[in-house]
Amino acid sequence: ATDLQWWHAMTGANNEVVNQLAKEFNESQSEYTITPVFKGTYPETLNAGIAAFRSKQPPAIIQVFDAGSGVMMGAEGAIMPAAEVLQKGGFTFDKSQYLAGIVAYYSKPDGTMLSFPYNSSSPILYYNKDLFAKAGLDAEAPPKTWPDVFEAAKKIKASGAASCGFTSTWLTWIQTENLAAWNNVAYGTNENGLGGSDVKLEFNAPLFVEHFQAIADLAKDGTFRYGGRTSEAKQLFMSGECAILTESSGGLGDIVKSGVKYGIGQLPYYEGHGPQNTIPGGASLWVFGGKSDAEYAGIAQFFNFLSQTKIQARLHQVSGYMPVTNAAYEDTKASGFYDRNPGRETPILQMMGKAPTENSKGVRLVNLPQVRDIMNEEFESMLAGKQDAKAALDKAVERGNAAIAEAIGN
Ligand SMILES: O=P(O)(O)OC[C@H](O)CO
Repeated sequence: ATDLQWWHAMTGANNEVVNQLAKEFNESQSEYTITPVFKGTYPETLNAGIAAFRSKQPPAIIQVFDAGSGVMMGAEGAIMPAAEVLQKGGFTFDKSQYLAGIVAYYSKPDGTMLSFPYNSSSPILYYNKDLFAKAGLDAEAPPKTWPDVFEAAKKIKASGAASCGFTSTWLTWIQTENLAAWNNVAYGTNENGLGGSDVKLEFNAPLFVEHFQAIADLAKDGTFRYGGRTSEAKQLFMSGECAILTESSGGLGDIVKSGVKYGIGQLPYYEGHGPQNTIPGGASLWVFGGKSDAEYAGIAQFFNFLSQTKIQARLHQVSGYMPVTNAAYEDTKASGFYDRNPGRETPILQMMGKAPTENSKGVRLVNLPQVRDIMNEEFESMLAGKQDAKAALDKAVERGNAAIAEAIGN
């Protein structure tokens, strides 16, 4: 059989899903073998893919996070568009079958689908019902706005219910990129990069400063606890140390397994600004160029396997990632899943509830992973008490703008 390596960044429950899907595909036919290979965090996986491409040893399929989409799109010639891969395998890619917001995010302006949507997510709020009850908060009413979250976090800490009220994974993706979209404020010029690569960052506007100063203030006595740059903070919620977590809907599988009595709320917003719509996160599957026809035929078959309604519906229901096809969404609805599992439709409703504005279509930069690193450095220095939110955001914007100008050759 032709061996097809699938490099990915999935851990825990999501890693089990990857292995299970590869196993089922391999058992369903005998011409191709999909071999999943874990390559570390999302940024590490992308770097491994770039290095492998440079040394002419790229895998067949690589999972690239949202932030890496602009990097991959810029690598003309290095990749084979997903729509073309499917065609090579004798399948037609029918855009209308996929959730609109997701297809748009992974397509070129002319509509060519570049990568195959595998795990799309939306950030949501998880809260620990037992700790809410202990703190005298209503365990059936998750906080709705950011000021509500900060108040609840203070009560949790002050009551001794938990040592930490609130934590968040991805300060970049959730607290900046999605904060902008969900509250309908600009992250940068040029539709946050969807209208063109020449972007001036604008995430040092007053709403961002207010938001990050509130977080920095709560961090002083540990009411907010920082976990790390990617998904690390999920652990602080699963261990019961922190009572509120904002995290990807795709974090659900591990949270279910942790046994914490959790509830789900929508992503908090600021009164007078949001809620608008969230932007898809997670990752998609990219195919490298220069492979043989047999390899492309196998990848096409695997993508076709993944598109089946029953697979998509299961992936969504087990992992918390969004169903990427309309049929999987409709089937899940019709099965009564959302009535039995409150909160599980939240990520989809957040993304699809309103038509996007120029502030909320997404964020696309040719070097978004690098800009996120810069932001993380400034946030970490802020959380360590070395600078206030205004200084952190001003510096991140200035350094980020310089990095973008260099990357696009200005
Ligand atoms: O945890 P995920 O897979 O939903 O990804 C979150 C972010 O979109 C990564 O940039």
